[in-house]
Parts: sequence; structure tokens; C-alpha cells
Amino acid sequence: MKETVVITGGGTGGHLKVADAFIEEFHKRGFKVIFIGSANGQDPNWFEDDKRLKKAFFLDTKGVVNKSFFGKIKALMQIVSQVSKCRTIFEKFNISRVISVGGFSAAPATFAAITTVDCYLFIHEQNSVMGKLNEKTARFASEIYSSFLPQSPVKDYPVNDDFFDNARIRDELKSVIFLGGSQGARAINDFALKVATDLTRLKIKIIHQTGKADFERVKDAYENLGIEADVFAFTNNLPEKMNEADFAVSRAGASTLWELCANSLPTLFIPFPHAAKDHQYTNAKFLEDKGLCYLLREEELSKEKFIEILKKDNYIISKKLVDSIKYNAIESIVDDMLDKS
Ligand SMILES: CC(=O)N[C@H]1[C@@H](OP(=O)(O)OP(=O)(O)OC[C@H]2O[C@@H](n3ccc(=O)[nH]c3=O)[C@H](O)[C@@H]2O)O[C@H](CO)[C@@H](O)[C@@H]1O
Repeated sequence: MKETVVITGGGTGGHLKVADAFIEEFHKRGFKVIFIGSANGQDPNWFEDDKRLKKAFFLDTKGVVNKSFFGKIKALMQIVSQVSKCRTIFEKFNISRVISVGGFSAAPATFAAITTVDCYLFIHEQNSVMGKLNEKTARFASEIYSSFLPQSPVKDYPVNDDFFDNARIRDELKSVIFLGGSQGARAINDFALKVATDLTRLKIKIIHQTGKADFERVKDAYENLGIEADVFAFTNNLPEKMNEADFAVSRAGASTLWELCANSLPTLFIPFPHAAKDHQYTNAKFLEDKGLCYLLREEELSKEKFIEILKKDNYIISKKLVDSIKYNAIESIVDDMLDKS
């Protein structure tokens, strides 16, 4: 019988999507899988009743970054108190492999892995700049996987096959999709509304993911402009929406960024300006340096610049994107982990 592995981490959709890919891969290979995340955040929504899991634990932990001094101390004390709980779980289920996808949810199980004899820790870092926890614990890991690190043994990002299956080379411009990441982005919503009339005049269809909080406002605004756009708060079928689009305007969260690459969809990235250590900017910069995307900060945005970008020959970018990422990253990462432990 195959052993039990622990997948830990979460907090935001970006981390959880990668956790989900690991759960699927280990489950497919016949391993038993335990998920350890936080009770505070999105983790339970994703994995509470997941049939692929032998068990899911949601611990009382909160983020440490962006807190006051006392808030940080409290959050750290909470994490410390959960480490021994994780060690008990490891002992009970005989855990020797822990895979962290980062985020504060990963802290207790990561520290427990480091302090447990004969337990291998593997880290998947999604972004171009290491998160606080990964930065502190990386030297204890048996391997760190990242699409941005030159020394990573696997550089492809774990993207669902659907994004590749729905890919196509863009050789015309009939529709633009606006994407705000898992939460939506007000700045992107405002920009879309600002250029909507021009896009309509150019006979370009608008597809727009607003995020839950801003949906009603944006929907009403399109109605007031008399524009029939495909507006939604969140979709479970993003690959299909991307396939319909010929150009994207998007935040530069790691998962979305590589999904757009897998889809061969030319993109103007507008990074979230308050992301830790400006990592969304450096995520997109990595692609921009290779001539694979456009990148503007919020304050650099203008209607004129955008229209100019749309008029460029984006066929070349779309074609180049085909070689920027390959299928089966998760299989290659798990193969590498099993070789090393
Ligand atoms: C504000 C912030 O700090 N955001 C971080 C967060 O972003 P966020 O959680 O937005 O992360 P990503 O862009 O990486 O992922 C969003 C995920 O949501 C999915 N999706 C989105 C919209 C939709 O309608 N349907 C849908 O399924 C996308 O396919 C994607 O897989 O985690 C990322 C990964 O660590 C980081 O790079 C981001 O910087």
C-alpha cells in the first residue's frame, strides 16, 4: 500500500489551485493524501468535503504579513501552537513527505516537517519573489520548484490541461477579456469601463470578470453605456472564456499569468500594486523581458497606450507563447519529488 503524503498551504486561489493540482496527482498515483490548511480564509471552501482526501485539517492560523507589531506576535503564537498538532498528525499517519504551496496556511505543517526526523519538505513557490514563509524555510527543503527560478529542476507551472486544450494562435482581434484574479480588481474594472465605448466602436466584444464585490456596479455601468458585454463575477470555466478572447488585460497573479501563456493569449498585465514585495510586477516583468507580454503599472495606463498595443501585431506574441510552457508540469514535479525522497 502506498504511503500518505501531506499537502499544505493556501489562503488565496493562487496557492489553492496549485495545492489542488498536487492532491489530484498524488491521488491519481494511489497515494493517500492529507490536506493541512487554515480555518481562516478560502481553504475550507476548496477542500472541506473533498473525496480525494483521506483527511483535511483546517487549523486556527492567520497571516503574519501586513499586521501591526502585536498582530504579528499573536499570529506567530497561533502558528507555534499548531506546530505540535501537525507533528501529532504526522506521527499518527506516518508522514515522511510534506509538500508546501506557501501562504500562511502552510506555516504549521512546514515547521513540523522541518522538526520531524526523516521527513522531507518540498516547496512549490508560485511567484517570482519568494513569499515570507518560503524565504525563511527554503534552506530546509529537499527541493524548491518555481517557474521563475533558473535552478528549479522543473520550470513549467502546474496549469490545468483545459487551458492548453482551449489554446489557439490569435491572428485577429474580435474580443478582449478583462481579468482581475480570484478576487477581481477594481482598477481593471474602471479601466475596462473607460475603454468600453472605444472597443465597441472598433467592433471588439468585451468579456469581463469583475470579482464578486464589484459585479453589480460594473454590470450597471455597461448597461448605462448601452454596451452588451459578457460580464460575470467569477467563472468555473475560464479556459472557455479565454479561448473566446483574442487579447487579455489582466492582473499578474502567478496562476492566471501561466494560464494565459498556456492559452497563447497575448496579454497586457496590470500588476496589483500592493502585492507583497511587488511580486506581480516581477512576475509579468519575467515575461516582458522575453517579449511575451505587455506590462504597465496602474499609473501608466491610458486609453491611447492601450489602443496602440491592440493595433500591434500580436500574432507574433501568440505564436511565441506556445513554447513558453508545456503540459504535464505537475507530473514532472511529482516524479522529481519521488526520485529525491
Ligand atoms: C492580491 C494578491 O496578492 N494576489 C496573489 C494571489 O492571487 P490570486 O489568488 O488572484 O491568484 P492567481 O491569479 O494566481 O490565480 C487565480 C486563479 O483563479 C482562477 N479564476 C479566476 C477568475 C475566474 O473567474 N475564474 C477562475 O477560475 C484562475 O484560473 C486562477 O487559477 O495568489 C497568486 C499566487 O500566489 C499571487 O501571484 C497573487 O499576487
